[in-house]
Amino acid sequence: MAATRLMAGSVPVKLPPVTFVTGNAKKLEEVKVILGQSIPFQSLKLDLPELQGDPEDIAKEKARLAAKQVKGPVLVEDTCLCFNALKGLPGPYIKWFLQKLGHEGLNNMLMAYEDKSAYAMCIFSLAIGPNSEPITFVGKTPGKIVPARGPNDFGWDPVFQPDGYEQTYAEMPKEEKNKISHRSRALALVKSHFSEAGIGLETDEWT
Ligand SMILES: O=c1nc[nH]c2c1ncn2[C@H]1C[C@H](O)[C@@H](COP(=O)(O)OP(=O)(O)OP(=O)(O)O)O1
Ligand SMILES: [Mg+2]
Repeated sequence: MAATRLMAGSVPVKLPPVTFVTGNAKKLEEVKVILGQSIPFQSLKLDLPELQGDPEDIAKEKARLAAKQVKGPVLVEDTCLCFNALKGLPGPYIKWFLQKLGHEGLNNMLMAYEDKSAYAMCIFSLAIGPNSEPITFVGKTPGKIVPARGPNDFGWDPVFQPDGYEQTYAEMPKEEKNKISHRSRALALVKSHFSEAGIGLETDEWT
């Protein structure tokens, strides 16, 4: 199996590849493109249960559950869409709001408010094994909620227009979304973590 070489202090440490666990094929597509060859990883399609609560705790708990199943280093992510007028809601519950209300319903939720601003947030959580404390990497992109425009390929992309752009995420070429997205911003932090010589990685977790 291919292994990543990271440095813990001055001792090189061999890591098994990280498993990115998600039930969402579109997320996986983006993560593959954004990470490229920077971090060797494999993926596992699994719909993990999600606790309620603070987005960071949800991501960490997802990582703990994934690490238990995989029995090795895992990366998971939880995505939030936060409406400022609603003090950050739907946040981590956006999946269910989108499923029940659709794009129009998401717009209607903000009808009573002048403030249509929102932010997309991705929280990646890395657990190096079932018994280690997961760490998190947060990426945010500010924007606003607009009536749906563009192809309906991925979640709420058609109703999110990032600040400084005339296009919604859905209307943008993929490369453009990946340059500025909540996901690529969080992954930039994941990449630096890996390149910073394996800081925080405890090797006896999986050996
Ligand atoms: O860049 C994105 N652009 C548009 N929509 C997005 C994006 N990223 C996630 N989404 C959707 C998927 C799901 O409806 C909700 C997040 O919920 P979330 O639990 O994180 O995703 P999920 O359950 O589909 O996959 P997972 O198995 O990784 O938990 O927002
Ligand atoms: Mg989920």
